[in-house]
Amino acid sequence: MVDTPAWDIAPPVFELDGVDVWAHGPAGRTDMLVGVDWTVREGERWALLGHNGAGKSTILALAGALRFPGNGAVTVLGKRLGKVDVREVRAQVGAVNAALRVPEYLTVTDYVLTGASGTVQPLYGKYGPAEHARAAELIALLGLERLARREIAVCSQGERGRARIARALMPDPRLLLLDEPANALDLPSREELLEAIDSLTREYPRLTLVIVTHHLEELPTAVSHALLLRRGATVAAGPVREVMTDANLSECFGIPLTVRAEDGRWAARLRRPGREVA
Ligand SMILES: Nc1ncnc2c1ncn2[C@@H]1O[C@H](COP(=O)(O)OP(=O)(O)OP(=O)(O)O)[C@@H](O)[C@H]1O
Repeated sequence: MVDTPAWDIAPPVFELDGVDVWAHGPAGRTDMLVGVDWTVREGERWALLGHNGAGKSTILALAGALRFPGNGAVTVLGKRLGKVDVREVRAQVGAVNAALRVPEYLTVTDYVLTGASGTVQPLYGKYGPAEHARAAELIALLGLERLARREIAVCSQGERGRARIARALMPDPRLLLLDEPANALDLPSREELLEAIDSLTREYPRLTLVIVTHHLEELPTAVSHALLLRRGATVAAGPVREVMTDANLSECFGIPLTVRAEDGRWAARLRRPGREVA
C-alpha cells in the first residue's frame, strides 16, 4: 500500500477533539454532545445527520464560534476557540439558517449586498464596484438573475433560501454552514436549491460545506462525507458511501431503514420484514 503524500491532504478547517457540551435547566443536566471527535478538511462537503435533538445545531454553533465546548477542543480555521477573538473566526464562516427572517422590503440585490457589510440594513457607501460585481456573480450562480431587482417580500421560500446563501457567500467565507436549507420547500424549490448548491461547489471547489438535515433526500450530489449523530454521540463519520449504510442510518435514527443512492442522491425508507428490496 502506498502512503498518501502529506501534500495531498487538505488542511483541516474545523476540528472537534473529545468535545462534550451540556446545559443545566430546570429538569437537570442535558448532555448535548458527548465525546465527539470530527475533522472537516478544506473542500469537503459534509452532511450532518441525526434525529431531532441529536446535537446537530449544537455542532453548527461550535463551527460558527457561537458557543464554546464544556470539555475538549474546538478549532475553526486553525483558531482554537477560547484562545482567540471569536469575531475574527465568525467573519470567515458563512452561516445560513432558514429560520432567520429576511428583511422583506429589500431587493434581492440589496439583501445580498448586506452580506459584504455583515449588517441587516444596506450600507450603500461601503459597496464599491467589487462588491456589486460579486453580488451579481453570486446572484447568477444561485439562479436568481431574473429576480435581482425583485423585493424579497414577493420571493418564494425557495428563492429566499438561495438569496440567503448568496448573502452568506459575499465575504468569501472558507466554511459555509447550511442548517436545513431545504426545510419546508416544495419539490421544485428543493431541486432548484440542490442544483444551486451543486453549482456552487463546482465554482468554488475549495469551499468547505456542512449541511444539516433530517432527510437524506435533501442532500445535494456534491456531498462527499457524512457525520451521523445519535443523542449527542457519533454513530459514524467518513466518506459518504462508507458511512450511509442501512446499519448506520438505522442506528442513527433508531428505526430499521433501507438506504438507496442513485446518481449521487440519497433516499431512505422504513425496512419492513419480508419486503426487502433486492
Ligand atoms: N439551552 C439549552 N438547555 C438545555 N438543553 C438544551 C439547550 N439547547 C439545546 N438543548 C438540548 O440539547 C439537545 C441537542 O439540541 P440541538 O438543537 O443541537 O439538536 P438538533 O439535532 O439540532 O435538533 P433538531 O433537529 O430538532 O433541530 C436537545 O436535546 C435539546 O433539547
